[in-house]
Amino acid sequence: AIYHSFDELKQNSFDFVIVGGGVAGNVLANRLPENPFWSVLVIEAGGPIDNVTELMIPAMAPRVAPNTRFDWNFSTTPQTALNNRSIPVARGFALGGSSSINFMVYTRGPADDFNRLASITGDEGWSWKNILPYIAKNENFNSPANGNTTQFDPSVHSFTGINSVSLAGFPHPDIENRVIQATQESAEFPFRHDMNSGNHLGIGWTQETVKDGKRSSSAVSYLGPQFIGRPNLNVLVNARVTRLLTREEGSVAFTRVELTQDAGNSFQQVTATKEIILSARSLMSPHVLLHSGIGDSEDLTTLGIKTVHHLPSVGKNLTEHPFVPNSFQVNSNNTPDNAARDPALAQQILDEWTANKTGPLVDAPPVMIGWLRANESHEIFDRFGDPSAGNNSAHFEFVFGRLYRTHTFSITGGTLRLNTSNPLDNPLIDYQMLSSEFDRFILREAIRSARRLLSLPAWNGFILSATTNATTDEELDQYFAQNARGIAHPVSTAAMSPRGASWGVVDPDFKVKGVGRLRVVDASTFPKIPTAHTQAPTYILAERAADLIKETWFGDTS
Ligand SMILES: Cc1cc2nc3c(=O)[nH]c(=O)nc-3n(C[C@H](O)[C@H](O)[C@H](O)COP(=O)(O)OP(=O)(O)OC[C@H]3O[C@@H](n4cnc5c(N)ncnc54)[C@H](O)[C@@H]3O)c2cc1C
Repeated sequence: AIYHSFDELKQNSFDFVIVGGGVAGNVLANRLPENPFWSVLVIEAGGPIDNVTELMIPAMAPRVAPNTRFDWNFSTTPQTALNNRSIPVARGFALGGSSSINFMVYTRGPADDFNRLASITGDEGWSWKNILPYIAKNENFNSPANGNTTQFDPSVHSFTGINSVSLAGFPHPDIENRVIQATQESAEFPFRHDMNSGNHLGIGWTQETVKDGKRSSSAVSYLGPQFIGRPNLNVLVNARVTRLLTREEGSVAFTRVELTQDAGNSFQQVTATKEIILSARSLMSPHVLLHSGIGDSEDLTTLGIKTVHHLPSVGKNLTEHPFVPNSFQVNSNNTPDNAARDPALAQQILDEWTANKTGPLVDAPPVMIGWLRANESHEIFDRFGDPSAGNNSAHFEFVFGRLYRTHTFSITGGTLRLNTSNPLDNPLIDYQMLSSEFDRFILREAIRSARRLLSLPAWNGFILSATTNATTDEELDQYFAQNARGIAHPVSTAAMSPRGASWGVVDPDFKVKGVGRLRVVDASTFPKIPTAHTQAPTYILAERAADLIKETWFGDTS
């Protein structure tokens, strides 16, 4: 059941306490109570999502973050390579976490990503071949609002998992037909029938976490009506975890979770008899670890926080995909922007969605997506090597939608640090965005590649003007400095590394190194940023985590 107040809970001790009811947290909230002997508590800082229409309408995604009541409303420290701008850092503040506010794009990433994860961690269980069953447990492919069933390869999809995935239910032929024609006009831009097959290079149709015209967040799917009533599943909302506490002074076994529901006026505690699992995401999981005394002892001492376990990698290696808008005025009255200009039309399509769950509001903004590689003969590859996950992994992505956007993977490592010793204060988030020469090079390549694409005959008469005519390296870098931001995929602040490694925060089974009864399971544990929008990789990761946790406690019914 969902509880709004700590006092409503019938017990204050549970087998598992999960911090954060987002993507990863809700997968565990679903899978662990499959064992009827285990009691599970999820503690979520945000509120429930019932009856919040704007969270359910896919096309409203751009309006629900950043800087709304569904967002944590963080921003970065001034970014040197972005003319010292602080950029917004959107994070879901609601049950479902960021899956309640994200753009719903469903991309697993290339097989290379998972094979690299296996090789970095030394755990073959992470290879593409071995994670396929977890993809199947997560995905439930279904027909979109308009019955479209041809634009995907059924042989690489699952129809039996929990979270719904669908094709676009309201096509935009003006854009789609031109994109497809362009893929036939130049070998530089191959067509990709299904980018979730393990090989994603090329341009193809978007798949999205939508069901029957509505957002399918982890709160809708993994906490759906058939699951939330389980007697051993408890979800406490509007409750913020501040610290984790050890069993007793001097111990490194974490068994108690401290939380507040009134912004720190009072604090409560719950006990986990088996494990605490942090699923608060790349910014808040390290934040909670640091406030609990797990982190770099020098930094903690400076802030007056007592070190329980010295683990220097906590909060380091923060990596985000840089993103620049690259939009064009087009010669068409048939774009997703029309309703923004015409209030009567906006009302008409809202009425259609309300009545039938059809029409332009059934889709998230991206219409088609391209995954492409930069020209590897450039001398920069001699200096930096190729940091991509493999030859079948993209260096940059195009998103064709209401805007035409570009984002790239990043090799820059930033940091998440504490600002003060007060767990309710915001952390210091430093992406170091575009501070690497290689990242700037890739973004320039992406813009130039986009221009080559749009100069193909497919677009004749369609493009009227571009938002930027920046051409030289210097002009483009200045355009990025003024316009780049993150695409809300921060990862790697509690990175997974081989057992016994001198770096990293968790072992390949998510156990926090050097402490007991504590795991981190969320996007913070990817040691490298996935070549994908990060929700599907996080769902997959959490599905495997559930099995690993079950293995640890197999047969334990105490
Ligand atoms: C605006 C936006 C757009 C995005 N678009 C896409 C997209 O189109 N496709 C895609 O694949 N990915 C997208 N993403 C990224 C994707 O949603 C995330 O990768 C994914 O949600 C990460 O899952 P997670 O479990 O690590 O964290 P989350 O899903 O963010 O869950 C973390 C949860 O922990 C809670 N929490 C945090 N701290 C505490 C605390 N101290 N106490 C209690 N609860 C706490 C949070 O409120 C949140 O509910 C987007 C993200 C955003 C923000």
